[in-house]
Amino acid sequence: MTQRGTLGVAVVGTGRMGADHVRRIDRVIPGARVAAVADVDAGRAAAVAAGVDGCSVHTDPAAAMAAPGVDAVVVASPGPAHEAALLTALEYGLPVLCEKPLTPDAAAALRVVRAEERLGRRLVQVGFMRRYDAEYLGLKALLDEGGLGRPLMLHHRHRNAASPPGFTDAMLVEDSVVHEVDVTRWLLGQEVAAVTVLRPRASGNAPEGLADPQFVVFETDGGALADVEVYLNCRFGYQVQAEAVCESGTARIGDAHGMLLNTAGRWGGRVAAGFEERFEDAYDRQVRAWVDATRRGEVTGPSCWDGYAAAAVCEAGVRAQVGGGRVEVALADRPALYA
Ligand SMILES: NC(=O)C1=CN([C@@H]2O[C@H](COP(=O)(O)OP(=O)(O)OC[C@H]3O[C@@H](n4cnc5c(N)ncnc54)[C@H](O)[C@@H]3O)[C@@H](O)[C@H]2O)C=CC1
Ligand SMILES: O=C1[C@@H](O)[C@H](O)[C@@H](O)[C@H](O)[C@H]1O
Repeated sequence: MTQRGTLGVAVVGTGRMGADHVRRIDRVIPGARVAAVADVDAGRAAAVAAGVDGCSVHTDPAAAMAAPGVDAVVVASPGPAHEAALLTALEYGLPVLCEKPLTPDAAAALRVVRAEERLGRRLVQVGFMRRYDAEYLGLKALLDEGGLGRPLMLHHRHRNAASPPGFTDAMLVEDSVVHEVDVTRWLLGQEVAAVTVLRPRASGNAPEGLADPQFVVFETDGGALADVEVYLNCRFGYQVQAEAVCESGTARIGDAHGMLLNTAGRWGGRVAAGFEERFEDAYDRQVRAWVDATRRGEVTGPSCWDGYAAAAVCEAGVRAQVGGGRVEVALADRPALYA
C-alpha cells in the first residue's frame, strides 16, 4: 500500500459505472486513490483519468493491474469480460470489487470460484450493492428479527426508464433480474431452486427484439416464492421495490425516493431518474466497506459463491425464457471456503 496506507486502485472499464467509481474513489471515499485505469477505448480511459492525480492509463486490464502503486482492482467492464479480469487479478493476488454480475454464465462463474478456491482465500467481493442500501438493510434486519413470522413470499418490482442499446432478453435476466436473485437469496437465506418466466404482451416502448416487461417467478429451497416484475422501458423513471409477505405481517420498501408532498390536490413523491440516484448511498457504502476491509487485509461482502449461485439461477432463467416452463437450478456443492 502506498502513501501512508492509501489503497491504490486500478479501475477496469471506464464506462458509466467505471467512471462513477473513479469519481467516488477519487473524491468521496477516504483511504483510497485511483492509481490506474484501463478501457479498450483508450480515449474514454484517458478522459476519465484526466484530473486524477498520478493515474496511469491503459487499454490492457492486465497492464493496469501490474502498474506501479496498484494494490486492488475494481472491475467495471461488461459482464462477459469479467472472467478474464478476475482470473488475472487472482493470479496477481489482488483484492477485487467486481461489478455484478460476477459473470453472466454459471460455468465461467464456477471457474472463478475454483481459481479462488485454489488460492485458499477469498479475494473477490461482488458488487451486489443493494445489500448496502439502507431500505434493503432495514428489511433484512426486520426479517432476521422474526417479529413478522416466517417470510412466505417476496414481490419485487424492477423498473428502468429505458434499456441501454443492444439489450437482449438474456441480459434482462443476467444484468437486471440478477439483482433480485441476489436479494432474494440474501433476504431469505435460501437458495433459488427453480425459475419460471412469463411474458405479457410487449410494451410499445420496448425496442425491437426485446420482450419487455417480463414476469419471473423463483421457488426457493425453503418453500418460499418470489416474483419479479422487470420492466426496463417504463419511461417514467427508475423504481425498485420489494415487499415481504410474512406469516403475521408484510413489509415494503422502495415506494418513494426522498420526500412525500401534498400540494395542489395531489399526493406523492419523486421517482429517481436512474440507478446512480436511487442507489447513490448504497454504491458509496459498498465501496467504502470494500476499501476499509481491504486496508485491514480482509474480504467481506457478497462472495464469488454468491456470484456463482446468482449466475446459476440466471442461467435457469434464460433457459426458461427460451424453452418456457419451470426450470430447476443446477448448483455445484458449496466449497468450504464459502461456508
Ligand atoms: N450495480 C449496478 O447497479 C450497476 C452495475 N452495472 C455493471 O457495471 C458493469 C459495467 O456496466 P456499464 O458501466 O453500464 O457499461 P458501459 O458499457 O457504460 O461501460 C463498460 C466499459 O467497459 C469497456 N470495456 C469493454 N470491454 C472491456 C475489456 N475487456 N476490458 C476493459 N474495458 C472494457 C467499454 O469500452 C466501456 O467503456 C457491468 O458489469 C454492469 O452489469 C451497470 C449499471 C448499474
Ligand atoms: O445493474 C444495473 C444495470 O446493469 C441494469 O441494466 C439495470 O436494469 C439495473 O437496474 C441496474 O442496477
